[in-house]
Amino acid sequence: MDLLPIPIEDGELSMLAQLPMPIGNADILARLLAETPWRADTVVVYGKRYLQPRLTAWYGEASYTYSGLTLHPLPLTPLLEQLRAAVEQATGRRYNSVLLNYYRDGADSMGMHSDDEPELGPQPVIASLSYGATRTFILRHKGTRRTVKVDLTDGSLLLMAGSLQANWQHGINKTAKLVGPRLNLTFRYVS
Ligand SMILES: O=C(O)CCC(=O)C(=O)O
Ligand SMILES: [Fe+2]
Repeated sequence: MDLLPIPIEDGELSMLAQLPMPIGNADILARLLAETPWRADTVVVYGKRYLQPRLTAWYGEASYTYSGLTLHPLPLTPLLEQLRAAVEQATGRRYNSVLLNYYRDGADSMGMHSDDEPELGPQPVIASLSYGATRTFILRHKGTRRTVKVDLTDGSLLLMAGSLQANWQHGINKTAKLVGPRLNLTFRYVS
């Protein structure tokens, strides 16, 4: 049940195939989908407003600003507290916030970005937990443009650390394949 390192230059990446939890993956997915007050947010990119191609929710203690959007946090629910404890146990790190992303189908996506906001610190530690449909996580090196792909399967935990955010971007492309709903939770420490 140890995190397995994924060899990558200029950053740290590791993965656990299944986060240990006393509740099954399908139940966790169903509860999170039902309990979360999902938002369809607009973001401002180069002065233009766009509807995000996914639904989101932000939980934790601190508000968070990205792409011209300030997210005011909701208090963690008992299930999110349970997931946070399991993720802290598996990774040996602490988190005070979690961003939920709901990809309704293959048309939902996340553009290439780095999670490098100053409030995440110089070497952000981000633990990314996935439930539901498998989607491909793409990393692209900012210098060489080399890409690395990681399939994020149901119940998996991916840990990004060290200089990964400084040197790589990551995202989730749309897919023409028929895929069901996917939920991703990124646990962060915001100060
Ligand atoms: O859905 C994913 O796996 C990626 C989420 C992500 O990159 C983020 O929330 O910053
Ligand atoms: Fe990210």
